[in-house]
Amino acid sequence: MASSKLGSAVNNRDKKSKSSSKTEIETLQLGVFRVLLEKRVSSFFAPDFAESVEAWRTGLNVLKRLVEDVIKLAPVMLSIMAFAKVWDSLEEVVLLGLETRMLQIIEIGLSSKNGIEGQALIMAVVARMVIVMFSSLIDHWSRDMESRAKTRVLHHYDDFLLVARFHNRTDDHLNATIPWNAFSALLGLGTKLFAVASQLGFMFHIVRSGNHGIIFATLCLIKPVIGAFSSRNMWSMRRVVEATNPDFLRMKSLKSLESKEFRSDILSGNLIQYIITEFRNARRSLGEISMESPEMQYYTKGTVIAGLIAGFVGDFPLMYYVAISLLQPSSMSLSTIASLQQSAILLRWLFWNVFYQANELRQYTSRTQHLYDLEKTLPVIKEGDISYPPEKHSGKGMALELKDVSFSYPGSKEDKKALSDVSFRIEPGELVVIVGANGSGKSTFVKLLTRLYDVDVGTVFVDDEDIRRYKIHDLRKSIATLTQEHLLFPLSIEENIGLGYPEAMTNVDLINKAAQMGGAEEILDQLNNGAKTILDPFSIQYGSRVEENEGTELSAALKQLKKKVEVSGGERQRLVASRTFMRFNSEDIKFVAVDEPSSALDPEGELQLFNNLREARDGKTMIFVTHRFGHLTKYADKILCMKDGKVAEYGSHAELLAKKGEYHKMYKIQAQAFESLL
Ligand SMILES: Nc1ncnc2c1ncn2[C@@H]1O[C@H](COP(=O)(O)OP(=O)(O)OP(=O)(O)O)[C@@H](O)[C@H]1O
Repeated sequence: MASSKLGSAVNNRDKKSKSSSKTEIETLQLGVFRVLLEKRVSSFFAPDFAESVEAWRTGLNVLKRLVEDVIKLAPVMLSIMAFAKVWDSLEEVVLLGLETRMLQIIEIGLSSKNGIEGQALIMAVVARMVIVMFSSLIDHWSRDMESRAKTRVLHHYDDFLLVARFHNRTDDHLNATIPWNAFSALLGLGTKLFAVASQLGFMFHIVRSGNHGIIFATLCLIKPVIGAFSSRNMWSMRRVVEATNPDFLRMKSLKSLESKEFRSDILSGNLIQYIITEFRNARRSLGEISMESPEMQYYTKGTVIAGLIAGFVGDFPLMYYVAISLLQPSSMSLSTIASLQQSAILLRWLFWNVFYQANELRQYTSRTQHLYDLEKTLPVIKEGDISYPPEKHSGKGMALELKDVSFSYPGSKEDKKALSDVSFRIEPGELVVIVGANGSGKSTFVKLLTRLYDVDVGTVFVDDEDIRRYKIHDLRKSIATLTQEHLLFPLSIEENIGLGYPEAMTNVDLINKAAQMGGAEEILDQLNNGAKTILDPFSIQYGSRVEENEGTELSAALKQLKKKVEVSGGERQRLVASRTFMRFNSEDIKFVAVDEPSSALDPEGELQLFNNLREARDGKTMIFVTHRFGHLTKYADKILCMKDGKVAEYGSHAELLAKKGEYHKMYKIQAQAFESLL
């Protein structure tokens, strides 16, 4: 496969363009990714300052809410966890103090006539051992607490996201671990700052004379500060990322073919070799271009000079106490130098950790803010304020009308209209069959009438009121749909049917009746667990180093685990239809929208389904989208014939046949197929 090597050089600045007086958009090619990065141009003027104060204020408010939420969930466990972390920071200083004490005892002992003070040394060793043991106990205990607290927090935010996602639009990759990570980073930062303070306290304690302590601490700080400011970080920057490398994209597409849904096509088409060869060709063309996340690439590619400077200044503390030892030998003992050496290493590590945790905290706080913002996101479909049905509504059916309606799907080209200037009316209780070629707009009708989308132009009326004025929940309660897009949920069959009318979920008789109407009775009889069977449940099952056919006890257990209950396409449609029949039990239903529910049914099953739907209709308005003429068209009050997003013809079966237009043409094609066989 031909390859165009986009971005063979990592971190290759293409161009810079000013988008406004305050921001600059930089285009970077980082490995296989193209990144548009918004960089703030630093300014001392007030607006920028005000913005950053505002950002801090928002961040602090997010953290305040996070801490309140999290602490409410597990106050005791989190207090224990916090105590353990504080102790963990303190432990290093205490141990260092004891080690310094031991060194001092040995140093004094070696230079005195009385020798080493054995008892004091043993006491220090014992104290050290007690502290180490105490720490491992606390560590063990707090790990358990942390895991339990984390589980509670994850459950809480999983719940939050579930609610938010069903009600609002979001394309952000948010998950429940983000707030937990933000909380951990906050706790981590707090304890690391505490550790820095105690480490500095220790240093001042051992270097009591002059300003050595302050100078020494400052020297320890230089390296991590340079490291923090020279490392480049785009996590907190506004950015647009796109994978642009064609070889990388082809590799990803080919790799996606390994998933379950393509498996039978690939095996039956004998395509394995082709896919593997193409994958290897793409990989070869991609060569050494990095596939690592652009954020990581940006972060890890620091400049050589910054690395050299950081290496050099890292030795400043060492140089300092060597100089002091030479210039003022009396001001430092050997044990002080050894402790300072160790303290310098610890302090540098702690400072580095503080910067790292602060960075983590900033990223996770901003993502937690996005998560909380989901509460404020407006629903895709705007809520109305009128209840449905209105009090004066007496009939069982809904009046539906489209007036001058045009509609394009979001994201499709502006001139590609799914419906274009459509007007027609359905009276309450009518059965309307919609026919037309593929892509003529039949299903789009159903979607507009059930308010899955809103029109761009014109109005949809329900009982002579704009559909957008009704409360969505009320409206949907009054509509039953059956389409071929409906799926089985990974729940029990009983629930799959019962969810048509959740209020009667426990009514076994109604569920059985619905199964019978949907033609699913026999399916239930064949299953070992009957209606309790769960089809394709969520599962985590795997064997490690166990082959399914090796004939051992483990392989038999694995085989048993992997046995799944499966249903055919037609059986799935019968179960889904049963859910709709269950829904008919609700008194509220006034409109039934059926869109090609029988593509996988055998002719007998299809006829039975049509008859049952007509029977269950009982005065409700029904629209029925179908490609098949005959079963229903002869019962239809009206037939709507669609062509290229427009209403081509509208009338009864007899009227449209007499017109000898589009409907007549489609009807003849199907009728001739049967006539030629006779
Ligand atoms: N989700 C979508 N996003 C973008 N375009 C869509 C979407 N769904 C349908 N379309 C387009 O809208 C037009 C009408 O589609 P619609 O599904 O209403 O046709 P249909 O008559 O029901 O077709 P079929 O008989 O194949 O089911 C088509 O051109 C289709 O490609």
